[in-house]
Amino acid sequence: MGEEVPEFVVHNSESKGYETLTIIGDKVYSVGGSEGLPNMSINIKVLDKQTGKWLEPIVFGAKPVASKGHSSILLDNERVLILLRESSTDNSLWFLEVDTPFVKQKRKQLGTEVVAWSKGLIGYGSKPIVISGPSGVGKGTLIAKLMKEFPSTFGFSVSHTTRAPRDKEMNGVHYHFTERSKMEKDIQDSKFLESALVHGNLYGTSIEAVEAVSDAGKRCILDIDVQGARSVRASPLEAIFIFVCPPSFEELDLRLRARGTETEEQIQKRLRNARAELEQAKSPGLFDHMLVNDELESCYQNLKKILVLDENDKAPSQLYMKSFIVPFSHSISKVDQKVIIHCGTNELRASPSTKFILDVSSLKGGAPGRTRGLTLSTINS
Ligand SMILES: Nc1nc2c(ncn2[C@@H]2O[C@H](COP(=O)(O)OP(=O)(O)O)[C@@H](O)[C@H]2O)c(=O)[nH]1
Ligand SMILES: Nc1ncnc2c1ncn2[C@@H]1O[C@H](COP(=O)(O)OP(=O)(O)O)[C@@H](O)[C@H]1O
Repeated sequence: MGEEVPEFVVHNSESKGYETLTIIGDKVYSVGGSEGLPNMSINIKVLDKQTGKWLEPIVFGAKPVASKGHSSILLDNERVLILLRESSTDNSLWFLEVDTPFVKQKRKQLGTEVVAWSKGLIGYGSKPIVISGPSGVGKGTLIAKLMKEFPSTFGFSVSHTTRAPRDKEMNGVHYHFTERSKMEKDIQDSKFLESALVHGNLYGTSIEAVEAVSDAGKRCILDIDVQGARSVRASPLEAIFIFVCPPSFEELDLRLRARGTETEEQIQKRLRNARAELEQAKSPGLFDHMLVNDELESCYQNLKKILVLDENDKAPSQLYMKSFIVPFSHSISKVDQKVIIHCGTNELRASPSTKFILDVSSLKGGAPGRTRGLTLSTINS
């Protein structure tokens, strides 16, 4: 048999706010917002029952925009499902992670109370793609082709770097060009999914960069080095890892020179590093696919085969259409791995009531990034 999980909704009349409280072990998680204030974010507080003290946790992940209230239900001691009332379809289902592996890792790193938001996605979506390979092998060229052919499917994770911009590179499009001290501080503050020193400069993928792509309903492409790929492998972001190899070192040398974006010294450094990168890429279990970029068009076709892309991927994403709006009046309960959303419990009493069943048995991903794998069905009674 399933279990009913305790849940409380508390209205705070003074501030026109609302708050739900969820008890997990020795802690009480308060999720609160205020009505009518646009773009108000939702606040989290944690009560330590043993000390009786309220703590303000460090909150990771893109936060939901407060709507007309919410309800919440504890799923599995790791996360709380938050349903935002009458919010837009892509803003209605959220997970507040309180003890997932990501939260545990951050809590240990920072030595303080940590929670993380992750937006819920109906269906599986598609895994992010990590593309690595030596400088000049053609990663950027392949990614540009993919984004041009499938503009509504793919989104690029814009990394931060301390290297200087090249002639045609635009800040915020190709990279976020940044000061070293600022980037080091942000890494310290755990704003990065991964970061690495590459060819003498600092590069990194911010959690925000990855979330911006998934929030646009697109499949994220990360162009990162082998160290970065290793860190992402160890993170909760489930991705497909592809390493692009040159047909030969001579050809790599030619391409780097032909690109004409580096000084001789930088070219030499990149070629030296290429040998080490090719060696590291052989680490068992790191890359799922090795692609040789000899003739560009045939390499591109092979990349598309790996990603199982066809004509349907050219159509706009259907992800959001499958989501739904949580009505203002509803109540929720949980039986086994199914969350039942009973709608029309107040003013719609006269009309037939609808129940939505949200199956949470096969969740994937999570902070940093979306939680995929929710399935939704409807019962009219
Ligand atoms: N770890 C990590 N590597 C990155 C990131 N962004 C770019 N890189 C890698 O840094 C290296 C240098 O990139 P870049 O300066 O653009 O030169 P290019 O590879 O010659 O085009 C490449 O191997 C990129 O894949 C990042 O966010 N994290
Ligand atoms: N298959 C290929 N054959 C010949 N030149 C290529 C091929 N792929 C890419 N290039 C060229 O090689 C240079 C380096 O490619 P780029 O995409 O910038 O590499 P990366 O992003 O891996 O550093 C560019 O001038 C690009 O036009």
